[in-house]
Amino acid sequence: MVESRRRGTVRVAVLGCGTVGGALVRLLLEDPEGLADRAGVGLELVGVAVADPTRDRPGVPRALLTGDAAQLVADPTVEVVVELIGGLSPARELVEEALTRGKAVVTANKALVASCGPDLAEKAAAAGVDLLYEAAVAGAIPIIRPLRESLAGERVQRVAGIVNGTTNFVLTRMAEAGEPYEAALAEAQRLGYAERDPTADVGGHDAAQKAAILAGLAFRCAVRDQDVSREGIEGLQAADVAAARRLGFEVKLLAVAEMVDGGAVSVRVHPALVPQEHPLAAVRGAFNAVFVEGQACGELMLYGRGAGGAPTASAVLGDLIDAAWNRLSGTAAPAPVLGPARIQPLAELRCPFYLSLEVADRPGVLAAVASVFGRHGVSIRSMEQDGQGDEARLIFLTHSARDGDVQATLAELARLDAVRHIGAAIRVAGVEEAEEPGEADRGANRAGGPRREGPVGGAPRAGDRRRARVGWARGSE
Ligand SMILES: NC(=O)c1ccc[n+]([C@@H]2O[C@H](COP(=O)([O-])OP(=O)(O)OC[C@H]3O[C@@H](n4cnc5c(N)ncnc54)[C@H](O)[C@@H]3O)[C@@H](O)[C@H]2O)c1
Ligand SMILES: N[C@@H](CCO)C(=O)O
Ligand code: NA
Repeated sequence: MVESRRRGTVRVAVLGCGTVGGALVRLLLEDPEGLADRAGVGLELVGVAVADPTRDRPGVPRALLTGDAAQLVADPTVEVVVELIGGLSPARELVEEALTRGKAVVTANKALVASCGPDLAEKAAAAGVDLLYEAAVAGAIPIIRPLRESLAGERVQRVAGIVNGTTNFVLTRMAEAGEPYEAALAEAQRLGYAERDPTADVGGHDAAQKAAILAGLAFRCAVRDQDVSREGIEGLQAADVAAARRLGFEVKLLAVAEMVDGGAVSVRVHPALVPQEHPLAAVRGAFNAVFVEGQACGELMLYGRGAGGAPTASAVLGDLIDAAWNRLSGTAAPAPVLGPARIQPLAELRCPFYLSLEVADRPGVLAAVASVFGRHGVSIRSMEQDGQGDEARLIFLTHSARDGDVQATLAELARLDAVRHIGAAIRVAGVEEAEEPGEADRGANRAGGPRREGPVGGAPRAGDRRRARVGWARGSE
């Protein structure tokens, strides 16, 4: 390609040279001419801020390294700052300083964007510069730009994603190899997917940060990580993953943001039973995918690698090129105006549940258990017994029920002598509202007594449904 095809050259500073920063620096330095030709703009790396500038970093010239990130940000010749340190401090101060100085910022920092993204976006807008963070959600998968730009006019109804590779790897091993949770997690750590302290992954914190970012963009409102209801995958048993499979579902940790009745937003992270025929059920191992439902666009799914140095650096590089182009054109990417968010409390969510109970195997137990469901207005769709004697487990699928009522049911069940342990309570995705029982049906169940809807093993399967969809909201079709 010829130089004249390039718009110009932009000077770039990178803060942090770990997994992602190191991969980005390699992408910038390995073939700068080829990159400039592909991008249509030159990217000149003027400095890399690191914690320890005395340490050797293969492929990174010493002359570029500095231990003083603030000084690099303050360098008047730097036009775009790429923040890849992670965490809140000093990342936040450095990003704010860059924006205040009129520099564009690219970051992969989901913790930062989920906790103060709306404030940073205001600062960027005031300065007329870019704040881009494609890599903060689902790594290499383009999802931030599609939500911000391609779907800008769309009435998005729901975004549901598998946005944490570690937990999806663990759940896949539990489902396919029947491995216990602890063994699957140890394997994820051995392969380098999980953090050394994997609490942020398995506890759903990482996914909750991503859910907040997705919800804010999808519904154009300011959602922060503390607005997200969160449950992780700790304590999930392989027996429940196997039972869910027999019923036609895969267990996935989902990040969900959806518009519910009255314009409120439900935003949450929790394990969910996903019908096997839904595209999200086929996302295996450490892969990520985000499923979007909009009024005009219908259903979209974006799939790929959500973590790792090179895939994440690829998304950072795309943003960097965008920021460089905008810089040279004297413009910035469109930043959606965020209104206040009205968050639906989790207790008000309505969805079906999978419940498993370890119980005493004796006459009258089922009747006692079923009457608790009835008292709280939770309608049983199917029940099967797994094992006998001391091994007896009851597995229920409920009809769509208010989350708060299901939690009250579980609290009362836990107090029953016959219930030794609540094994699992997992929300079910993908039930058509048309399948809801009529009021008469519900009344019959409330009156008490088990409502067996099929023999053991004869529970309705996900595949019985006309169409598998990941959704819970009423009236959103
Ligand atoms: N690793 C992934 O797969 C992945 C995926 C998506 C997003 N991200 C995000 O990318 C960012 C970077 O993640 P990472 O995995 O590369 O982390 P990392 O820990 O490998 O790298 C961060 C680097 O920043 C350095 N650092 C700390 N304080 C510094 C300072 N004051 N000045 C300069 N350098 C400093 C650390 O020494 C470390 O080398 C995080 O926000 C993370 O959430 C990572
Ligand atoms: N720990 C995260 C990295 C990407 O944010 C994961 O497992 O997906
Ligand atoms: Na992404």
